[in-house]
Amino acid sequence: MVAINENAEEVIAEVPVVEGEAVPTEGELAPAEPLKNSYTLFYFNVKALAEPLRYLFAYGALEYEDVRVTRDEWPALKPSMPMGQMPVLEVNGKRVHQSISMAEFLGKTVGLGGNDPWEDLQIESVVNTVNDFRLKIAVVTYEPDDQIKEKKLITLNKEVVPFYLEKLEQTVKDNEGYFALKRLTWADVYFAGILDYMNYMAKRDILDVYPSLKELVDKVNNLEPIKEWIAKRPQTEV
Ligand SMILES: N[C@@H](CCC(=O)N[C@@H](CS)C(=O)NCC(=O)O)C(=O)O
Repeated sequence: MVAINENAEEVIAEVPVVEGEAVPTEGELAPAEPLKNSYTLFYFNVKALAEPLRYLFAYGALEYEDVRVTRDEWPALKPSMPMGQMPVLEVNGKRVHQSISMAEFLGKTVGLGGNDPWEDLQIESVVNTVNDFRLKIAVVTYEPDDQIKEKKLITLNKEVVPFYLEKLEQTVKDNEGYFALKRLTWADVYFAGILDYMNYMAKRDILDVYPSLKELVDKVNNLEPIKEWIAKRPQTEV
């Protein structure tokens, strides 16, 4: 079920015996297994921007440390993060930031990337569209002035949500139930992972009248390793 590409460090290469090539005899050292990457994910104790990354870790059965920083711990930790924000992914001791770039890295690591730059572009353009949409919802949610917020909320629900979701719904229909390439890619996992946060910000189920999108999210959430992650993950409101 879990497709892992040949670059994934989890895969222990099966070396085929090629005629004419020397085969290690007894006593000779067998080829070393590729080293496993060590991963630590730093974020707050919420799903939000880190959940797509946690979904991808689960999908690829990659071991990682899921560090959940408390509000009290954050001020002391903030200066040690590349841009003073989280999520941050530490790979073999090196810290990187930007959740979408990290999702792309993990997506490719677990075999959910494109097969060439053109295919990668199909995936990335959907993810960036989902991110534009998320930011438009966030602008309303975090508006401090109540009167302005009320007005923005009307535009959000009447115009912004239908604009993005009608287009994304059509994209899924055009791709036989997926966001890109007519197969599962990290764009699908990204969307399923970020959806709870978007629903939380919009204060409703934004997919209520978008059956293809809903079906896609259900399909991702029902992939065995992701289903297991959802069942065991810390319960948080956001
Ligand atoms: N573009 C960044 C945004 C990161 C971001 O906004 N992080 C927020 C939490 S969601 C944060 O660290 N806030 C705490 C702070 O800025 O001190 C990404 O996608 O990773």
